[in-house]
Amino acid sequence: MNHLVLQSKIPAGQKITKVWPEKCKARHHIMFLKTHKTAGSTVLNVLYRYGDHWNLSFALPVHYQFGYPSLFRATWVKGHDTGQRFDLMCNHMRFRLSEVKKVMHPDTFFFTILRHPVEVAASAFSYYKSTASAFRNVSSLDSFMQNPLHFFHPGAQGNNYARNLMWFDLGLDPHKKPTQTELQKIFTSLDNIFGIVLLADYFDESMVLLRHALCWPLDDVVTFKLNSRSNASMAAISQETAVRLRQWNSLDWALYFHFNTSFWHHAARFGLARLDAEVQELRARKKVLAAHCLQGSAVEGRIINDKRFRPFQLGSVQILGYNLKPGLSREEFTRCSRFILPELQYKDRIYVRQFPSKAQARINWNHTIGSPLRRPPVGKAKA
Ligand SMILES: Nc1ncnc2c1ncn2[C@@H]1O[C@H](COP(=O)(O)OS(=O)(=O)O)[C@@H](OP(=O)(O)O)[C@H]1O
Repeated sequence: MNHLVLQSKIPAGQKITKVWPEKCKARHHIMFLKTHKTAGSTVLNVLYRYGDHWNLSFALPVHYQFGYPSLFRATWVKGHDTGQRFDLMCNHMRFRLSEVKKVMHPDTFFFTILRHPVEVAASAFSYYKSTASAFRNVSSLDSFMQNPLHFFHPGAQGNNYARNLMWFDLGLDPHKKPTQTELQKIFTSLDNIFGIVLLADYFDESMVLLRHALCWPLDDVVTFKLNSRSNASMAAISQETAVRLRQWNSLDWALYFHFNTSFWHHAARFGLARLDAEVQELRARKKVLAAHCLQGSAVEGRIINDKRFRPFQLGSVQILGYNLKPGLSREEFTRCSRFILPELQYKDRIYVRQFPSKAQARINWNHTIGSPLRRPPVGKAKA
């Protein structure tokens, strides 16, 4: 990623006092703000697996998002009317803290994830090509960035995906350019809400810091990359387009710059050598797990034999998923499948567990996995 011209280490000479707690208690009350195109589906998988394992309750939307792109409302949470507080919340929404607090426990830990704005813009362009009106009539991101205002009309359908997407998802106003003072106030407020802001560009480092913030075992944050585009769906980004994208997404850039700095301060408090060592350990575990569970690397949906593991596809972009190794035992199949189950199918599975009777009528059983995850009968065609 040659356009990532950004400080990613602690400035030379700056001293960081190490204040890392050695003893902790695992957190079970968590809100993850899933921003778009920032590796959120992979983080979601971590939370779904954890909640699934410990039988925690999820604040779930009836469908797959909480009324996005409207600002979140507590009434969109399935079961909110019972007055229940939920353990976990992690589906797409446009963030509104006051409403989130109505359904979550008072001691909820908040976190989110950001990504280099140029990467987000490239990913969003291919994924939302037919959803965002700004992208619909333009052939490439380069062409769009030659004259974005020709295509982009604020507030037009899907255009939240076309400019300052992360800023928008955080519930901030994309139509008003804040002053420096206002910007500082916004950052202070976000710093106070989110216990940690992860970076997709440093995903493994993020998982290590997250697991310490949550006091979870390392194995619980081992993941396979989900929701990635095929190479054929990726176009190289020229330096010129990258510079323009940074200006076009200046609010996202300010956001990323602030949280990139705080991420590395957090990392320094943890200890950079310690972080590196744990990242190596995490990668080693991922390798072992991949060798055990997966048949090769990520592949296009149509090549995935078991339809239940095919990820949702939008437009012409190819979103990849995985095949499990043939011959896994029943227990291994169940365990391995949880790592590769795409977001929508996993949400259905959790929904079925939480609302058994209501779910029966709603779920398309041909494409989802109910409870428990079953291995297809040996010897029968899987497709
Ligand atoms: N582990 C890890 N490390 C780095 N990057 C990762 C990881 N997992 C997912 N991704 C990339 O994140 C992009 C998908 O983001 P989301 O899952 O948030 O998308 S969505 O909004 O839910 O549709 C998508 O980016 P693009 O491939 O550029 O489109 C994924 O490749």
